[in-house]
Amino acid sequence: MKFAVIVFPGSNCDRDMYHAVKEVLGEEAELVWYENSNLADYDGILLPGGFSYGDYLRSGAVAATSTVIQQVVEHAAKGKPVLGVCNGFQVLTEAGLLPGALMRNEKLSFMCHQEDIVVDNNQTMFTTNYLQGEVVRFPIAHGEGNYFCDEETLANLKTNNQIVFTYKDNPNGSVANIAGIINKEGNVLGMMPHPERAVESLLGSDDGVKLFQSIIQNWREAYDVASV
Ligand SMILES: NC(=O)CC[C@H](N)C(=O)O
Repeated sequence: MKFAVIVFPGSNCDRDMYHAVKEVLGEEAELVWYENSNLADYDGILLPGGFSYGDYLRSGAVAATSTVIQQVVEHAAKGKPVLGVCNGFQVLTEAGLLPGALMRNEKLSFMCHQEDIVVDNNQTMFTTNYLQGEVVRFPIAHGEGNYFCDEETLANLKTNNQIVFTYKDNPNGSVANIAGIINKEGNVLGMMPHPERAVESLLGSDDGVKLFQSIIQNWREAYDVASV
């Protein structure tokens, strides 16, 4: 499986994401600068964390208007996996690929620590290697991670099982403790916690490995029958 890690001016978790998929999981991965990129040859798109365009306007708002995101939209429309972490999640909501928005943390301060995260839906291509309800440790590192959506959207998220991760102890004021959601079609996941920073016990947790393993295994089963 070949991953593209999209790099915007201001991305700062791109190397972590690359390290996770390339060096820890051993898959093909490339850092892809947002300009003049061609995503046609990649199987999975990873939108990393950071401060794209200095978080001006709103986090992710400027990056969401870039031409590479049009390619991400096309990639997603084919049912291929897209994972946005932290700033990547913010970009996905700003681009309209996921509903809702990420607001300033309730306490208005940047937060950077490990959190207990509940796997609320292990029936997605990103989470099949977890148990339903499993509690994992992922770091958070954000100032705008307070997920918000209106009541109708929340009801739809619940009805369609689109809430994939929730915080055990909601650190930022997110509606319904939401830490990560998936699109209705099940191939675009956005989450504020960082699984790519939890891939080795040296980092304090390796609970993120199962997320990347899930993507790779499910992709192989769907597209690459020969290597299963
Ligand atoms: N680590 C990150 O991706 C930071 C996300 C974002 N720019 C924020 O502070 O909210």
